Amino acid sequence: MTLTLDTVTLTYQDGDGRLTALDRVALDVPAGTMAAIVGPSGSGKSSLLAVAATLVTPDSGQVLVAGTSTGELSRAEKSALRRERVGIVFQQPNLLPSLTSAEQLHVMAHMDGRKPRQVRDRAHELLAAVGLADKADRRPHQLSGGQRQRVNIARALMNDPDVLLVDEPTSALDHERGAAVLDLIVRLTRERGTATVLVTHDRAHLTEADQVCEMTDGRLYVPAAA
Ligand SMILES: Nc1ncnc2c1ncn2[C@@H]1O[C@H](COP(=O)(O)OP(=O)(O)OP(=O)(O)O)[C@@H](O)[C@H]1O
Repeated sequence: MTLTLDTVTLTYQDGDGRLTALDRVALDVPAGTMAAIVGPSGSGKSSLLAVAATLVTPDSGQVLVAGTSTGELSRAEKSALRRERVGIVFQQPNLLPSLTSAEQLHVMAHMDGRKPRQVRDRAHELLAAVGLADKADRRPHQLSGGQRQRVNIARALMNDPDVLLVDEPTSALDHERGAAVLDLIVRLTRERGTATVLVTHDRAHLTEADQVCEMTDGRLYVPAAA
């Protein structure tokens, strides 16, 4: 199992009391598979991603990323684990306006001290994998919304993560482009062997997910294995 959440509970302060955002959540996502998390606004989906990304520490329970139990790690160790093992795709691409598609990817890896040639080759390979080989020199305003989201996905894969966390990737896209982006995420999951968690409001296009889990009031309902 490449991503495991074991009985994870997360609460936030809420006035004088506490609000339970995640209530004993359990989830196993094997390498090369995708779990889709669906549920209404406020049900805890973003909290689940934040905990899986080790950005937020749960009150109790365990998060294992690529076999590493994250509970005992220091801040610096968690941040290294995130950089090396976790790719995150946020709802809005957040691309830097002045950089080309290729440069958006380069920035990720230069911080990691890799050789420029390796970085360029990797960026080129990933842009080709997301269907943008011919758009490497374009800046965000020269790309469509769907193309920007593809750059965002390629960027999240730059460090060859074991775990890919994707938050509402289609919310700014029309039906057809949204379906194409989801197909792409599924294909990359299979090809690159990531354990992928996809959060969405929208049940459309989920036929390819290996598990479709329902989130309600902080509880996650995982279908029994087939
Ligand atoms: N930092 C925070 N402090 C206090 N309460 C929070 C915080 N973040 C989220 N919450 C609350 O926790 C609950 C779960 O929120 P979360 O954002 O995880 O849900 P969600 O399913 O992702 O919603 P959406 O689809 O609207 O993004 C909600 O009641 C929310 O108001």
